This record gives sequence, C-alpha cells and structure tokens, in this order.
Amino acid sequence: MTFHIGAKPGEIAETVLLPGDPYRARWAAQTFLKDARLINEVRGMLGYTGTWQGHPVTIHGTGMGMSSLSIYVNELIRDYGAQTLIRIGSAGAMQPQVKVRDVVLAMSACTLTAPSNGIFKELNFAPTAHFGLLKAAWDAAERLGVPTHAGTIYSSQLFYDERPDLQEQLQRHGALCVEMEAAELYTLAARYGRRALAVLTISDHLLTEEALPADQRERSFGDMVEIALHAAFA
Ligand SMILES: Nc1nc2c(nc(Br)n2[C@@H]2O[C@H](CO)[C@@H](O)[C@H]2O)c(=O)[nH]1
Repeated sequence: MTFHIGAKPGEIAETVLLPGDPYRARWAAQTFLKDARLINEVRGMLGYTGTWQGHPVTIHGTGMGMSSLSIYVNELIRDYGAQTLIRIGSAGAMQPQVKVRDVVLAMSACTLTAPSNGIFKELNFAPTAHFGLLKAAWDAAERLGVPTHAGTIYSSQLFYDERPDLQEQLQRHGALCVEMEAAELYTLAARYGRRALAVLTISDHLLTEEALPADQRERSFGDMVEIALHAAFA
C-alpha cells in the first residue's frame, strides 16, 4: 500500500485503464471486466482489478487535473509496476470536424503549464503517445466503426480557463480537443519508460456549445473502453 493507494502488492495489473472519475472506473470494471474486485477506495478514488479476455486489467480513477493524475500514476508505476497506462476520459472538442460522441486519440498533448515544468525548466518537452498503442487503438476504432480522430490535444490546468487567446491559437494550430490530464500521463510514461495513450470521448463542444446528455454518456464511453482494451492487448 502507498500514500494514496490501499491495494496490496500484486493486486494491481501491469495494464491500467485510467478514467478521471472513480465512478466511471466502477462502471467500466463492472461492464467490461470478469471477476472485478475493489482494490482501492482511499479518499474515494476507486480502483478495480479483474480480467478481460483472460488478461489481468486494473481500472483506477485519477481525479481531475494533471496534479491529481501525477499522484496516482507515479504510485501505479513506482510502487505497483504498471507497464501500460491508458487514459479513458472525456474532453471538449475544439474543431468543427470533431463531433460530440466522437473518439479522439491524443498523439501529443500541449500545455501552458504542467507539473513537470519544474524538471524541464526552459525545455519544451513534447508529451507523446506510445506509437504501438496509438496504432492498435486506431485499428480497433476502424474495426469497431467508431468515428475517430488522431492528433494533438490541449491539456489545460484549468477548467475555467481565462485565456481565449490561447484557445484561438490552439484551434488555429489544429488542437482537436481540451482535457486536463493526458500531457502529464505521457511525460511520466516517458520518464519511466512505460507505454501510455489517451483515448478520449468528446462530451462537449467549445464551438457549438453542444453537450452530451448524461444518459447518452455511458454508451458513448463504452466504445472508448473497448478501443483501449483492444489496443492494450493487440
Ligand atoms: N478544461 C476542460 N476540461 C474538460 C472539458 N470537457 C471535459 Br469532459 N473536460 C474534462 O472533464 C473534466 C472537467 O469537467 C476534466 O477532467 C477534463 O479532462 C472542457 O471543455 N475543458
């Protein structure tokens, strides 16, 4: 057990899916895993371990924001030996061709500031997805017929962002969507030599102001989890 995760050694699989919302971890575990069992509930950040097609899988919440994700991903890697970490999250679309319910695979993730800035100082590190996972996720999305986009995204530190100028430049340079976790996941995976990918479902749109009704979120999120699981074990 670590400072923030109560799981015993061996209770967390090498493959970990990471939703921000702990209740989505519970839903995904109950929906997709066989023999899912609760392995963490410290501070209500639920984590479950079970199997998918015979493979051990853990699904663990990260909370909202890169600082919260950093706590859980550091401990999952350093204390439990996680090797493949796939964020299954939601995001806000920033391009007209990206529609609500679509899936976005984050090839890279831009930030204004991030927890790891202190390490890099003036260096602009490029947080990037593991190519093998990205390709496998893209192929799985095609097989499943899920409308999917791949490109750079924006990992913000704020939900109530006071920088419309930043959003304008990000849109101008093709950022597909905004969320608040992927960049730090990719940076930590690079630091520890692990595989990481963010598979995101678009649940709101910054241009059209459309939002996915709560009752439709679950089905849409199912596609994302399927894609992540197929990618992890391709
Ligand atoms: N900053 C930001 N985060 C978003 C947005 N839409 C979604 Br879903 N998110 C994600 O949802 C949570 C905030 O509601 C964070 O964990 C983000 O990753 C958005 O329009 N902006």
